[in-house]
Amino acid sequence: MGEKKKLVLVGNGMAGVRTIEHVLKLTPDAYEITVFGAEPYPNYNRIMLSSVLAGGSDMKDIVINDWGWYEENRIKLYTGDAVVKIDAGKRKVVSKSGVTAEYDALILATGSNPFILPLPGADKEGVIGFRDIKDCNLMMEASKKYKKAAVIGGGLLGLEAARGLLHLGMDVSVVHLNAYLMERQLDEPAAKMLQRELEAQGMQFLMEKQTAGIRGNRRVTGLDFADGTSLEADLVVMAVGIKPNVELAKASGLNVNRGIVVDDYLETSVPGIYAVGECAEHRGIAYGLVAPLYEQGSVLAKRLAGVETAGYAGSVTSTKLKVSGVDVFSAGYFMESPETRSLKIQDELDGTYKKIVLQGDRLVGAVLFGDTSDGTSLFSLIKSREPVAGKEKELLLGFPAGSSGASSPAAKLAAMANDEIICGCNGVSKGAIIDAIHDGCNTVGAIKACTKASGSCGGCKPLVEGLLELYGDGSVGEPVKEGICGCTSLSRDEIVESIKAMSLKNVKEVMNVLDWREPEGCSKCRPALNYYLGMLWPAEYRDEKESRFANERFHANIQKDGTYSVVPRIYGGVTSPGDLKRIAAVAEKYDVPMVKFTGGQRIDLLGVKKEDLPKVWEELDMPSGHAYGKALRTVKTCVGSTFCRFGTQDSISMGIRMEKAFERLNTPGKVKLAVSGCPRNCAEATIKDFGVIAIDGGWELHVGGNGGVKVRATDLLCTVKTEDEVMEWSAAFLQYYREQASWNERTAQWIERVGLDSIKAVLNNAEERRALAGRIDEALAGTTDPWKEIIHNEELRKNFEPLSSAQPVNG
Ligand SMILES: Cc1cc2nc3c(=O)[nH]c(=O)nc-3n(C[C@H](O)[C@H](O)[C@H](O)COP(=O)(O)OP(=O)(O)OC[C@H]3O[C@@H](n4cnc5c(N)ncnc54)[C@H](O)[C@@H]3O)c2cc1C
Ligand SMILES: NC(=O)c1ccc[n+]([C@@H]2O[C@H](COP(=O)([O-])OP(=O)(O)OC[C@H]3O[C@@H](n4cnc5c(N)ncnc54)[C@H](O)[C@@H]3O)[C@@H](O)[C@H]2O)c1
Ligand code: SF4
Ligand code: FES
Repeated sequence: MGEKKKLVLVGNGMAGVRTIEHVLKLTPDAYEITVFGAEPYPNYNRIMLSSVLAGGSDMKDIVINDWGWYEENRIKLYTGDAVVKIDAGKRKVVSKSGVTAEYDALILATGSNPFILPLPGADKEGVIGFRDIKDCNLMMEASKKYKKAAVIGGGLLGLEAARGLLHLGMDVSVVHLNAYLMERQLDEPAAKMLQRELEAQGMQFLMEKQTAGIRGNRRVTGLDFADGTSLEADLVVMAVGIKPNVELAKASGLNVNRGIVVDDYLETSVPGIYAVGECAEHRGIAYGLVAPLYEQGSVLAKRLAGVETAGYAGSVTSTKLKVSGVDVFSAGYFMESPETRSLKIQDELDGTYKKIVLQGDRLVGAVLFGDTSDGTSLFSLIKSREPVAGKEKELLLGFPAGSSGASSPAAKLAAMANDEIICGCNGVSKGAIIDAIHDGCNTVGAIKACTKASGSCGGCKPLVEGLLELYGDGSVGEPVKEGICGCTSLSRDEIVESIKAMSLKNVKEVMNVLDWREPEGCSKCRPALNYYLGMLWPAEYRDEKESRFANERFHANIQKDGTYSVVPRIYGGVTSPGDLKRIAAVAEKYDVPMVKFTGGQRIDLLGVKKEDLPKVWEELDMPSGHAYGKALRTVKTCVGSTFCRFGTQDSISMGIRMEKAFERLNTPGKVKLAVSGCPRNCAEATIKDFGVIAIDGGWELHVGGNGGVKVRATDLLCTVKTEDEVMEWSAAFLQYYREQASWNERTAQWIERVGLDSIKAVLNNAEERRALAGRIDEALAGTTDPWKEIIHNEELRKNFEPLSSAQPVNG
C-alpha cells in the first residue's frame, strides 16, 4: 500500500468531525488524520447544550464521538490545544503548545465566536456568551449562587438560554433590541404569540431596549439602557449573534470576508486548504445551522476522497426553537415583499398560527406556531421548488391524508412522499429511514446509528418514532425501546440476564448469540460487555484488553501531548521516606517534567513516555494506583484520632484497611472512598462514592457522592459500630453496585436511577449483605497487579515499544 497522505483538521467541532466521518467511510485508508481542538473535549453536540441547560439531557449524553472513536480510527487528537499558525509554504500547522503537524490537505473548521457587544463593563465577571461546555457550566454554577439573570438578545440562542436559566431557578429577563422576538425567523404575529407563551412560562421581556453599559465592580450587578432605565442582574448572557472565527485564516493570508471565502468544493484561496462549517463563507453566506454545514462536509469529504461531486450549491434553511412547550418553525423567505403573496391563518383560541409565502407558483417560505407538524412537508416543497399552483389553500389548511381526510400525525406521515426529508439537520429522507427499519433498525437509537437521523437537534425524533410505529416489524403501537447502543436493541438488564441464562463467555459470543447489528460492536458496547462478563464470571473470564480504552490498556492516563501519567498506590494517602526517595529517583532518571499531588492524596508523575512506563513501574516498585480505570481509585483519609485532637476514631487505619481490601476491584464507573475521623469531615467523605465518617461510638456510612461537574452530596446509608461492620457494609454496597449498575454509571447516577430505598432494602438483609460481601471476595481473588504483570512479561512489554506511526491522544 502506498504511503498515506496527511490530513489535518483544525477545529474538533460539529462540521469538521462530520467531514472526517464521511472521509473515513469513503476512503478509510487514504489519510493519516490529525485533529486539533481548542476545547478540552472530544467531539460533542453543541446544539444539545440548550437541552443540558434546560435539564433535558446530561452533559455525558452529548458526546458524538468519544475518545475511543479517535483511537479506533487511528486519529491523532490534540485537545485543549489551538492551532496558532499555518505555514502554507511548508504545508504545516503549529499549535499553541508547540506541536507541529504537516499536511497534504488542511481543513479549517474553527466555527464561530459569540458576538460580545463592546459595551463599557462587558469584561466583568458574570458576563458571558453561550457557545460551549464552559459557558454552560458557568451558567449552571451561577444559578446556584445568584438569582437574577439577563439575556441580551431575543433570537434562537437567547431564548433557549433564557429557558435553561428559568429551569435552573433564576429570574430571567430577556433584553431585545427589536419590537418583536426572533425577527430573523418570525413575523410579528407569530413572535407576539411566542412572547405570550414564554411570559406564561415565567420569562420577562424588555423590548426595544438598547443596552448602554454594564454595571458592577468585579462582578456584574446590572445593565444600563440607552433610554435611562436599568435592570438588576448578577448574570448576563449575550446572545446577539455570532462572528465566524477567521483570525487564524486571516493571519495566514487566506482570502477572508465575513467568513473564510470558499468555492463550491470548499477550497479556500490557498490550494490544499479547505474551510467548512460556520467559519466558511460560500457565495457570500456564512451559515449558522448544522444542516448546511453537514451538506458542506459531505461535499468536501467526496472531494478529499476523489469521489465525483457536483459541488455545494448553497442551502435553504429552516429552524425550530428548542424550548419545551412551544412549537415554532420557520423556513425560507418568510417575510412578505412586493414580489410575494402570503396566506395566513391565526387561531387565538388554540394558539396556532400558520403562514405560507409564495413567489409565482412556488412556495418560498413558511412560519408555523403552535402546531409545526406540517413543517417537514412545507420545507420539502420549498427546497424542491415544485410548482404548487392550485394547491395553495390545501397547503395552508393542512396536508391531505388520504380519502379519510384524517389529519393525525400518523396519517400525515403515511401520506408523505419517500423523498421528503424527515431529519433536516442530517438530510435524511423518509425513504432512507424506512430502508433502515427494513434492515432491522427497530429503535430510534438504531436508526440514529445507521442514518444519523435524530442525532443532532433531536427535533425529528417524534417523526422517527412515528415511522417506526408505521413501518416497524409488527411493533405498531409498542413503546420504542432503546438498546445500550446502536448495535443492539437490548437493554443492560436484558444483556446481563442473557449472558447468565445462556452461559455466554466472551464478547464475540455475546454479540453473535444476541444478534448484534454491528458484528464488531462499537466503543460503547465492547467495554460494557467486557465489564459484564468479568463481573458475572470472575473466576474464569479473561479480560479482553482490546475491548478497553487506551488508558486501561496502558494502565496509565494518556495526556494531551501523548505522554502518560503514573500514579502509584499510596494506601490511605500515607507514604514513607523510602517510597518518596524512590519516586524522586525515578522522576529524575526519566526526566519527568512534573510531579504533582492529586486531589485523592496520591503523587502523580506527569509526562512519562510510553516506552518508559514498564521501567518506571519496575523501579518505583509500588502497586498501580488504578488512576486510569473504572476501578477503585483512592481512599482519602484525614489524620483522625492518631494525631488530631478532634478525632474520635482511627480514620487512617480504617481507610488503609478498606483500600487494601478493595484495591484492583473493577467497577462500572470509577469509585472513590474516604474516611473522616470525626463529623468535621476533613476527608470530604460526603462527596465520595462511599464515605465513612466517625461519630461517637461508631461510624456513619454515606453513599453516592460525586465531585466534578455535577456535584452530588452523599445519602446516609446507615450507622454501624465496629470496623468489621464498616468492611462488611462497604463490601456489600460495592458488590451490589457492581452487579446492578450499567457500565459507565457512577454510584451517584445509579442511586438516582434506582432509589436509595431499593438499595437499603437489599443491604439491610444480613444474609444478602453477607452473600454480596462473599461475592466481592471471589471477584477480588483472581485479580493481580497490572503493572507487575507487565514488568514480568516480555510479550506484554513489547506493546510499550515506540511505534513509528502516530499515536492517538486519548483520555
Ligand atoms: C446553544 C446552541 C444551540 C444551538 N442549536 C442549534 C440547533 O438547534 N440547530 C442548528 O442547526 N444549530 C444550532 N446551533 C448552531 C450549531 O451548533 C453550529 O452551527 C455548529 O456547531 C457549527 O459547527 P462548526 O463545526 O462550524 O463549529 P463548532 O461546532 O463551534 O466547532 C468549532 C471548533 O473549533 C475549535 N477551534 C476554533 N479555533 C481553533 C483553532 N485555532 N485550533 C483548534 N480548534 C479551534 C472551537 O473551539 C470549536 O470547538 C446551536 C448553537 C449553540 C451554541
Ligand atoms: N434552535 C436553533 O436552531 C438554534 C438555537 C440556538 C442557536 N442557534 C444558532 O446559533 C447562532 C447564534 O444565535 P443567536 O440567537 O445569538 O443569533 P441571531 O443572530 O439569530 O439572533 C440575535 C438576536 O439578538 C438581537 N440583538 C442584536 N443586538 C442586540 C442588542 N444590542 N440588544 C438586544 N438584542 C440584540 C437581534 O435582534 C437578534 O434577534 C445562530 O446562527 C443561530 O442560528 C440556532
Ligand atoms: S475530620 Fe475530624 S478527625 Fe479528621 S482531621 Fe478533621 S477534625 Fe480531625
Ligand atoms: S432535525 Fe435535527 S436531528 Fe433531525
